[in-house]
Amino acid sequence: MSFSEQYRSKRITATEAARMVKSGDWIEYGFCLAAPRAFDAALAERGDELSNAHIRTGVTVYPSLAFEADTTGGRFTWNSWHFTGLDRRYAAQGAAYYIPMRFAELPRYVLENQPTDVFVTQAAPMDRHGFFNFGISNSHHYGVIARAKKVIIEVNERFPRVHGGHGHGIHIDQVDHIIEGDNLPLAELPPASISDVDRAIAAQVLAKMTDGDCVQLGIGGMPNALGQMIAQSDLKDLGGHTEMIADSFVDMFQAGRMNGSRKALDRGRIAFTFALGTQKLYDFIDENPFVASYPVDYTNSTEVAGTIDNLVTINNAVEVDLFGQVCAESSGPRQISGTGGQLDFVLAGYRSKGGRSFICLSSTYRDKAGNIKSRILPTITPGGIITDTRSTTMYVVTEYGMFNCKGQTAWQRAEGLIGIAHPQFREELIAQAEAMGIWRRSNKR
Ligand SMILES: CC(=O)SCCNC(=O)CCNC(=O)[C@H](O)C(C)(C)COP(=O)(O)OP(=O)(O)OC[C@H]1O[C@@H](n2cnc3c(N)ncnc32)[C@H](O)[C@@H]1OP(=O)(O)O
Ligand SMILES: CCCC(=O)O
Repeated sequence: MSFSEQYRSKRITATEAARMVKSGDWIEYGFCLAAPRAFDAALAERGDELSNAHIRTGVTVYPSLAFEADTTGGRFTWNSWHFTGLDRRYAAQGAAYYIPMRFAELPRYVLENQPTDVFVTQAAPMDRHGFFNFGISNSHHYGVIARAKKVIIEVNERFPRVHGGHGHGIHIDQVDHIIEGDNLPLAELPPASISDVDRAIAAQVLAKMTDGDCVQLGIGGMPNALGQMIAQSDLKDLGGHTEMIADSFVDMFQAGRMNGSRKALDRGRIAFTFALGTQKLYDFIDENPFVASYPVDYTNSTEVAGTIDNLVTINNAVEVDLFGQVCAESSGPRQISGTGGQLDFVLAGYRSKGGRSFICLSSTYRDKAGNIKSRILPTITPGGIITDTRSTTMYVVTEYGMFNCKGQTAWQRAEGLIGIAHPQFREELIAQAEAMGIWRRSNKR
């Protein structure tokens, strides 16, 4: 059978696809931008026919009509590998749960630990070789496809076709059913504006960077702002090896800062596993040989990323404590985001020859009541999740300075980290450090 004959024989409607779901099933949605739209809407129409089914996804960017139809969990539980604002809202409403994940390991989880009944992902239309491309959201898809009982592709003509690497698409032979979706626009996440705090932090990180460094930027406003500042610097020959590609990578390329010419691995290309930004980014990665989409167990593997010389990893955090523990994903036990690839890149940045890992955070945070709180704390807020253990943390940077935790004693860490806290909180932090027995008489106040 030709590819087009196979296509026709596998094509069904979203309603027909949704009817294949049974109560109790585990349904995995494509990661981030690849989550299905028409299928999700059709699943919502199943109403009370379904009970105790489970939707699994990550970095949710589209509201789920299926879950929102009944947030009590009677029809579906919502399970996310990485929380966004939407996941936080779902969790606050009821049956939505975080799935602890170190991102580099995710393909193995779905191969070994989490069965999948139905996998549905958006992808670009089939090409003349019979491939559907989801390189914009490569992640762990190859693993889910290998184990899912049913694989359904929802075609979206707006999807870019992204070069790999590998794992960036699926051949029609492996597809059970095809839905032609509604070709809805991809979600956009515009970069946050650059604040004075971002500028002060970027200035310190930039002072530690040299020509030819290979850059990873984490999720969140601050890493993207730093990327924009790197684009405005005079650095040259930078490389990109990251998990998430965001608009600032386009800025770094277009400003002539990034060409990947000094990378030994994927020379002349930015390696990444998923994209999230604006249409500017989606147009940039479309058919562009400068980018290479890979599964996350390649991009985030410390054995892979750690072999890249001069790897500079820049990630954000919610809190850092005086021991050097980093919480980047929760506020007490309330899940904000996830471990994602942060620990992967903190480890890889240190392993890399000439590498550096930076945890960048504003020294303070304004809570919902408008109170200013220190992000540098005696201990992580009770119930808070440790994303990076103290022995893995390297540089911590605030607008007040930078401290390298590696090799430092408990009292040196207390002194160094209090030294980069907001001045308003330093006396209180010293008193707490004394009470915890990690403040030495000779420490500078
Ligand atoms: C992607 C790669 O290449 S790999 C590695 C990257 N991955 C990671 O670093 C994983 C963990 N990090 C993250 O998820 C992000 O960087 C974050 C969460 C630390 C920051 O992300 P941002 O989108 O910039 O966060 P933002 O400032 O908008 O805050 C998000 C939420 O956290 C809350 N929050 C932020 N800081 C605090 C704090 N100190 N205490 C309590 N809540 C806080 C905010 O109020 C907001 O909640 P709401 O939207 O429900 O009101
Ligand atoms: C899992 C995707 C985002 C991250 O690594 O934080």
